[in-house]
Amino acid sequence: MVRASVIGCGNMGSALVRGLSESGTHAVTACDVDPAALETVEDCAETTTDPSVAAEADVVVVAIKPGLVVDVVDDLDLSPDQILVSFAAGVPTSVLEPHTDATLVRAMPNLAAETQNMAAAVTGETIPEEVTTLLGAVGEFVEVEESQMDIATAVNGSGPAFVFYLIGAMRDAGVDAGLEPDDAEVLAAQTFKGAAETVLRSERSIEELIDAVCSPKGTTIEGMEVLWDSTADEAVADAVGAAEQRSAELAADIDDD
Ligand SMILES: NC(=O)C1=CN([C@@H]2O[C@H](COP(=O)(O)OP(=O)(O)OC[C@H]3O[C@@H](n4cnc5c(N)ncnc54)[C@H](O)[C@@H]3O)[C@@H](O)[C@H]2O)C=CC1
Ligand SMILES: O=C(O)[C@@H]1CCC=N1
Repeated sequence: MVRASVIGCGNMGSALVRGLSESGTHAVTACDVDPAALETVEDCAETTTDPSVAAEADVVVVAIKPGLVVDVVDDLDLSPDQILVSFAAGVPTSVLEPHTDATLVRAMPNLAAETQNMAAAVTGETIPEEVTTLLGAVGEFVEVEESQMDIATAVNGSGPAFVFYLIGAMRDAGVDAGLEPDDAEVLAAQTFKGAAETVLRSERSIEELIDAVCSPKGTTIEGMEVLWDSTADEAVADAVGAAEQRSAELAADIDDD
C-alpha cells in the first residue's frame, strides 16, 4: 500500500486525512506541530509531531499556510524517489522547486476531501500516478496549466465557502417563509447536492437542465425570471475574482520575501 503523509492537519489537511482513511487506499501518517490538531485525526491515521517521520512516506502532502510552506519543505529534505504535493494557495512551483529534491506537484484541493467529494486542480509537467491515485481516492480532479491555478483556487479551493453562503441564503428564505430551520437546511443542502450530482452525471447543459425544471407557466420560471433580471451572476463572478486576485497577491508576497 502506498504510504502517504499529510503535514499540517488543520482544516484542509485533516479533511484529506479523513477522506483517505475512509477510502482505505493509503497508509496515512498525519503530522502537525499542534497535538490538538492531531487529536482530530487520531482515529484515522498514525499521528506524529515529528516531520522527519512524515518525511519517510512515498507521497508527502503539505497542507501548511502559504507563508510557512517553504521553510517546512526545506526541512523535510526529501529524496528524488519521493513525491511532494503542495496544497498551499498562491505558492508557485518555481518557489518550492529549489527547496526539494522530490518530484513536486502543486494542487488546489478543497474541504470536501473529507466526504470524498473533493474538486481539485492539479498542475505539473507530468502528474505521477501516485498523485492521481491519491486525488482520485477523495474526489475528482482536473489538470490545469500553472497560470490557471489562481482562478482554480478561487473556483474550487475557495468555492465551498461561496456555496455554503448560497445554501445559507436558500435556507434563510425557507425559514423566513415558515420552514423549521433544520428542515430548511436539509432541503437547501440536499438540493445543492442533488443539482451538483445532476450536472456531473448529465449530458445536458446547465441551460437545458434549468429548462427541464421550469414547467410552462409553473413556479420555477417565476423564480428564474427574478434571477435572470438580477445581478446575482455578477456577484458570484466578483467573489470568484476577488479570491483569484488574492491568490495572485499571495504569490507576489512570497516572491518578495
Ligand atoms: N482551508 C481550506 O479550505 C483550503 C486550504 N488550502 C491550503 O491548505 C493549507 C492549509 O490551510 P488550512 O488547513 O486552512 O490551515 P490551518 O491553519 O487550518 O492548518 C494549518 C496546520 O498546519 C499546522 N502547522 C503549522 N506549522 C507546521 C509545521 N511546521 N509542521 C507541521 N504542521 C504545522 C498548524 O498547526 C495547523 O494545524 C494552506 O496553504 C491553504 O492555502 C487549500 C485549499 C482549501
Ligand atoms: O482561503 C484560503 O486562502 C484557502 C485557499 C483556498 C481555500 N482556502
